[in-house]
Amino acid sequence: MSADTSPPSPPGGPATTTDRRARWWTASWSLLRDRVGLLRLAAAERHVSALLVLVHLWTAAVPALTATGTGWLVTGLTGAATGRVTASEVTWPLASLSALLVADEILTSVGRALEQYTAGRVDARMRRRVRRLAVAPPTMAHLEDPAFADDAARASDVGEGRVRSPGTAAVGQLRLCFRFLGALGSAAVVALAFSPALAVVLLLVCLVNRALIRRWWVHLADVRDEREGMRRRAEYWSDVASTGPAAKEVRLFGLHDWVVRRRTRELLDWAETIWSTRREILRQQGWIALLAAVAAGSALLLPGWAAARGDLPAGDLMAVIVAAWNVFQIASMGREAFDIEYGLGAVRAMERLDAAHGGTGGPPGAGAVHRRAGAPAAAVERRGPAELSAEGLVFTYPAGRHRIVDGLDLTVRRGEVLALVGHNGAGKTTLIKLFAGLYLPTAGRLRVDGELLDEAGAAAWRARVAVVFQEFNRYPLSLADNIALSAPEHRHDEEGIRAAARRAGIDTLAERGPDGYDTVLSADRAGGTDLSGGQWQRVAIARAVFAVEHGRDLLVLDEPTAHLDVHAEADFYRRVVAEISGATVVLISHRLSTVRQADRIALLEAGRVTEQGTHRQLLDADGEYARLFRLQAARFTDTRHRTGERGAPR
Ligand SMILES: Nc1ncnc2c1ncn2[C@@H]1O[C@H](COP(=O)(O)OP(=O)(O)OP(=O)(O)O)[C@@H](O)[C@H]1O
Repeated sequence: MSADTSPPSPPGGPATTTDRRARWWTASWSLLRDRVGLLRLAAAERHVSALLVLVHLWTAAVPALTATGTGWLVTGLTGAATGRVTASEVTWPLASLSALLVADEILTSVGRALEQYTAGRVDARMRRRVRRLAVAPPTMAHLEDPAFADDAARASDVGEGRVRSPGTAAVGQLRLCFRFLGALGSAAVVALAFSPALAVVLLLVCLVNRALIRRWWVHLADVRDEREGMRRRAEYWSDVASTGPAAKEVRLFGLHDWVVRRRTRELLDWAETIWSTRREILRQQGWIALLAAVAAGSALLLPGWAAARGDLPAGDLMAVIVAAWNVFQIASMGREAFDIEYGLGAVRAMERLDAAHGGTGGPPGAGAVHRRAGAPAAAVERRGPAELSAEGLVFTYPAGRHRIVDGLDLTVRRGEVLALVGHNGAGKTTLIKLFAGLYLPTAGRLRVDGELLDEAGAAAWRARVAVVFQEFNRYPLSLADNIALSAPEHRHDEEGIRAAARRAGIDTLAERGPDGYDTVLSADRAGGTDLSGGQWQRVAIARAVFAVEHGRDLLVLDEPTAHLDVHAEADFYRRVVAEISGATVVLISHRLSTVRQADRIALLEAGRVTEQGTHRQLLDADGEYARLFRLQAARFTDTRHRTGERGAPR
């Protein structure tokens, strides 16, 4: 893949001087704002950053002190050599320089530890903010937006950022400020010991050199940011190659080499764009460094000539050379400069997330408090079985182009059991996500208990809904915790947990488990155990039952018997669905033997309800539902005949 590696030129033809000046001011202002933003990130960690400032103050003083001490030592040495001072007078500057070096060594180590600690805390805070933003919007649409995923990955520093992160950028910015202060101190030594003009020239040459180099590194950071999606894709394949859930298929199908090749190709595509930019940078940087070295080296000839003429004592000459050397250090981009450029991307990503997803717009690090829509309600107030009505409901996924729900009209009556059936992809799961308030309709109206469900009401409504999803979560927690997670404020209700487990048929699991309900459901925890697919599904059912018992007014079951054996499936309706009181139930299933017992059945085709009624009514209507039912019944009868069983379903 080829990549444009040069810094972007302004769009729209040659710019006028006024344009250029305006752009320069805008860029400088935004640079200053970003840098101050980084400092504020570090400053939010008050106590530790105060200590860090003290250490850095010392570090900033060291270059000027070293230059002065060296000059002092050389003065002593030359004096001793010519017999003008006693050799013992050399001891003081030597001892001072040694003490300086020892103190510097100790404080540098302390500074490094403080920086690591501060960076870790800043990173953790950024991750917390991203998590809050992820759960703040009332629906889930943002989670399917690639821009959100990229910015969230960038801001919370997952993956590569473990080396460079917002935290390392923040402490790097702090360190850089004091490096500049140190350079100013060294320039002051040059000015005092020899010439203010030379000090100013040295500083200017170094700053211009730095600005030129920085321009290229900023470009590299931009290239990285633009390619974040590529890196995320490559990381996905890394995870598939090395992590648990996909490992079974990868081994069984012998996919390992294919996955590694795929990952390598994606990674190389991404890396090539970065490397080509880096190569260009190194070429440009070589020229810039050479020019700067020539300019600064020539400037240093001046004190040399002055010393040769006898106008500058040897001690002062050494102080000037050491100080000038220290000033040179800021010409090059130190480690912190790369940390900063990288981390600025994270800070900007955070700002974009804040702006787009309900941030306060406050400064990064100010610890903006967001509404925690994803947080469980303290206690759900039972309002009685819910009634839902959809009128002309339309829904298109954020990343999709087609209407998945397409002008659907349907009422789910208070307290009834409504079954949704239909072919794969008909839109059943999508519809229940709308019913559960996880997405808002693209058009049409959805009412809950007669009230229009909008963004403002979605979170409150979700607190009244319990769902068993097709892809339910498997928490590596105890059996009791797995059940009570749907109403954690009732975790103490041990009898309720047991009752839910009995209804879902997993009470025997607790009896057999080594620690009863405290058995951890994870094979990689000491004393823990894993469950079969069907057992996990029963845990998910128990979780939903527990939620309904604690006040949820709508229970949604999406393929709740998909993993269950024949006996459990036959038992499911009687033990779970028929026992629900005080909640409306929406049940999705392809197993029409389960569905037929529902109060009403709605058939979905291409995002619309095409048939509805009781099982009997639908059979009498002899439409698509009747055809599907006969098809399943025929298979069932056929199997029974072959296995010698008697009877056929009605
Ligand atoms: N997050 C998504 N983004 C874009 N399209 C999606 C998304 N989720 C589902 N779809 C599309 O929506 C359509 C309906 O999917 P849905 O899961 O609602 O069907 P379903 O009726 O529940 O199917 P099944 O019986 O197989 O579970 C499918 O064509 C699918 O490709």
